[in-house]
Amino acid sequence: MQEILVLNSGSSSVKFALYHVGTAYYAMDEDATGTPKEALTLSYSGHFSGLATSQCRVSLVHKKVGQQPHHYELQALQAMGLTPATNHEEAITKLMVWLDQRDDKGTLIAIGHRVVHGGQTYHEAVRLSANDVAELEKFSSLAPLHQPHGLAPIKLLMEQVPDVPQIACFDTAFHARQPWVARQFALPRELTAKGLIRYGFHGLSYDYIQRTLPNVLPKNAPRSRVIVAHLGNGASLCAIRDGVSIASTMGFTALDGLPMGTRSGTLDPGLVLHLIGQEKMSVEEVSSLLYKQSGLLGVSGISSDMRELLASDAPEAEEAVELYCYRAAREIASLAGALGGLDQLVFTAGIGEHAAAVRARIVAQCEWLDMQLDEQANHHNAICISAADSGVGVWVIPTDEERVIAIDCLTLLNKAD
Ligand SMILES: Nc1ncnc2c1ncn2[C@@H]1O[C@H](COP(=O)(O)OP(=O)(O)O)[C@@H](O)[C@H]1O
Ligand SMILES: CC(=O)OP(=O)(O)O
Ligand SMILES: [Mg+2]
Repeated sequence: MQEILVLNSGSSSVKFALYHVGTAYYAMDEDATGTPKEALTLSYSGHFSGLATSQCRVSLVHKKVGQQPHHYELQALQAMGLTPATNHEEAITKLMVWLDQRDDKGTLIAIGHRVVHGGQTYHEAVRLSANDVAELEKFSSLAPLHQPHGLAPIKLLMEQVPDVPQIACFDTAFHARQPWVARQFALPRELTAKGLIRYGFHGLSYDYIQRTLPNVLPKNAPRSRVIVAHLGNGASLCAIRDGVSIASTMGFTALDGLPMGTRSGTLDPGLVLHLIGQEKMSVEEVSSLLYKQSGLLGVSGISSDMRELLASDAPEAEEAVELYCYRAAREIASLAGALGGLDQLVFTAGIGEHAAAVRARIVAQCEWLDMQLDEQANHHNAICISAADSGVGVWVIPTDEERVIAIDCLTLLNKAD
C-alpha cells in the first residue's frame, strides 16, 4: 500500500495528514474536490499545536473507510511516542518515528509540504532539490512566521528519508494568474522589477474552496464572481472570477489586509516610518509589533483567540471584534468592486467556519450588496447560510489545505511516471 504524508507547518503548529494512494486513479466516483475517491483516502490526521509555548498539545485521528473516526486518548498517544514537543524539529522527528513503527505501515511515496512563499519563480507544486530550498530560504524575511517553519522539516526529511520525494506546494501559487494591475504597487518601476509586488497567500485553502464550491452550489446558481473569506489565525480574502484569483487582501507579505490574531493587517505606511523615525524603534521591534503584538491581541489587550474575545464582557474585546468585522466588510466591498459584482461569498478556516457571531456582523454590513443571512442556518454553521431571497449566496465550507497538497503531490508523481 502506498502512502502520501502531508505536513502543514504553521507558526506554532505542525498539522499532518496521511493518505492511502489507491490504484483506481480513474474511478468515476469523485469526492467534493473532484478527485477520484479511491485515489486518495485519508487514513490519519492530527497536529502538534502550541509549539512556541510550553503547552504543546498532540492530537491524532484514525479514519478507517466506512467507520467513525477514532480519536486517540492521551495514554494511547504516549504509548505511540506522540508526546508533546518543544519545537517543530522534535515534533517532526516524533511523527516520523511513529509513522515508521505502525502495524499498518505502507510505502511512503512522497511527503507534501505547505510552503507559504514561492516568490515569482514557484507557480506550481515542485519536487524540491537542495538548491530549491536555498532559493526559498531567501523569502524567509517576507514570511517570518511561516517560511522558516515550512522549510525546516523539508531539510530535516531530506536527510532522514533521502529517497522519498519532498514536494512543496505554495500558498502564493493560486494567485499567480492575477491581472498585473492587481499585483502592482504604485512604486518606481525598478522596485516592481525586483519582485516588490503583491503575491497573496492562503492559496491552498482558496484552491480547495474553488474545487469544492461547484459541488456545493445548486445547479443554476451564478458562480462567476466569488469572494472567499479565509478567517483563521491568519486571515485574508480572495476574489475569484471563473475559478481564477483576481485579487486578494494579502500582498507582498502575509502582514497585509485584514487584522489577524496577532498581525496588524493594512496600515498607513507613514505609520511605519513614524515608528522608526520618531519612536526610534528598530526593524526587529517594528516587525515583532506588527506580526506578534497587534491584531485582535493588540486591540483587545486580552487574547488573539476569537473564542475568548467573543466570550468576554470586556469593552476592549468588543472593540477588537468590531474592528475585525468592520475591516472584513470593507474589504469584501473592495473585492466586489474588483469583480464588478458578487454572486457567492464563502466563509472558511477557524473563525469563518465556527464563529457565527462574526459572520453575522460581517454580512449585516454587506446588506447593501444584496446579502441576507438565514439566522438559524448561520447559528448552526450550516453549509448554506444565506436567506432564500438573498441576492448573494453565503456559504460555510470547511477548508482542507492538506488534501489539496496531497492531490498536487499525486498529480506531480503521475506526471513524472
Ligand atoms: N468555535 C470557535 N469560535 C470562534 N473562533 C474560533 C472557533 N474555533 C476556532 N476559532 C478561531 O480560529 C482560529 C484558528 O483558526 P485556524 O484556521 O485553525 O488557524 P491557523 O490554521 O492559521 O492556525 C483561532 O485563533 C480561533 O480564534
Ligand atoms: C499565510 C498565513 O497567514 O497563514 P496562517 O493563516 O496559517 O497563519
Ligand atoms: Mg491556517
